[in-house]
Amino acid sequence: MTRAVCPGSYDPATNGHLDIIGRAAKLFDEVVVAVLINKNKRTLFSVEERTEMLREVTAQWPNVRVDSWHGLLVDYCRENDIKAIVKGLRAVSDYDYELQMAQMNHQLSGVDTLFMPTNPLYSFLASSLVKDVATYGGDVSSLLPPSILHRLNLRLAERR
Ligand SMILES: O=C(O)c1ccc2[nH]nc(Br)c2c1
Repeated sequence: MTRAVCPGSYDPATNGHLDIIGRAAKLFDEVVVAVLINKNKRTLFSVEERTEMLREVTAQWPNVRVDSWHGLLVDYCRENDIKAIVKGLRAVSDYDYELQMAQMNHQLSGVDTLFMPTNPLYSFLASSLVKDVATYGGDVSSLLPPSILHRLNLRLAERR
């Protein structure tokens, strides 16, 4: 049984994230979407909200489950018998940092990272950019699953 992890902040998950997760779900017996807990990072949604939203939008894939973790990703992989880390690459600019992380993670644990080119439709997407655009009233409806778009609009309305 091969298990992979798709780690990230997912604050919130975008259509770009969902594209990577859905494609990984076709390649591995099980995919764990791991939401990063980072106490030092202010997020728009709590870990609980992010995992709940991800569970809603990944329910379509029976071999995908959602979890959260803090600390080293390689420790999470070891504790959960995960053999591969799957990361989306949106552009060359992603590569330097992701290569460094992949080499460090392999050095630490032998866990390999598989890079998946994002669908060109979503290669400009970042959660932070989507939040910024939505904050100023921009239309992000084609960039997020409907349920996450709804939650984002509610959260931004609370903050106005
Ligand atoms: O939303 C982000 O910040 C973000 C970062 C890095 C990423 N790689 N692949 C994807 Br899809 C992706 C999304």
